[in-house]
Amino acid sequence: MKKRIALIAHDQKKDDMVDLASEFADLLRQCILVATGTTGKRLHDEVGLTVERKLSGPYGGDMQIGAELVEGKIDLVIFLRDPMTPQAHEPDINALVRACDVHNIPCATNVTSARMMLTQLVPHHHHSHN
Ligand SMILES: O=C(CO)COP(=O)(O)O
Repeated sequence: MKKRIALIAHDQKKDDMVDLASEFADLLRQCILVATGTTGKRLHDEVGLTVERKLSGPYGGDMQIGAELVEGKIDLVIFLRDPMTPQAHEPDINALVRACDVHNIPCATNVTSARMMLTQLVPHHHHSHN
């Protein structure tokens, strides 16, 4: 089964997310990707990844991803939060991270932990049919 990965980054962390996704592009292309609106657009436009885009975070994108997660549809969350800037939708942000803890889904909130988790991800096996 392909791994389903959620990619989310606050504005101050979007450049880091693009760099991270570029670094792991070969791996991410083998996964099913979902992202919040603006993050997803940048991953598509700048990295060329196929991404299912939800709403932007402040408009409910975190909650849309949280809803999929609690239904068992997300295997890994990479959520590059900005720890320095207050966010209008902070309750949604906390709810998504909490949902990861409730359901024991790995959640990387910074680039170093994201790298470690992506490196550990067992890639999708391509079976040959000869
Ligand atoms: O706000 C976000 C996560 O809380 C991210 O939303 P965008 O990717 O639309 O900027």
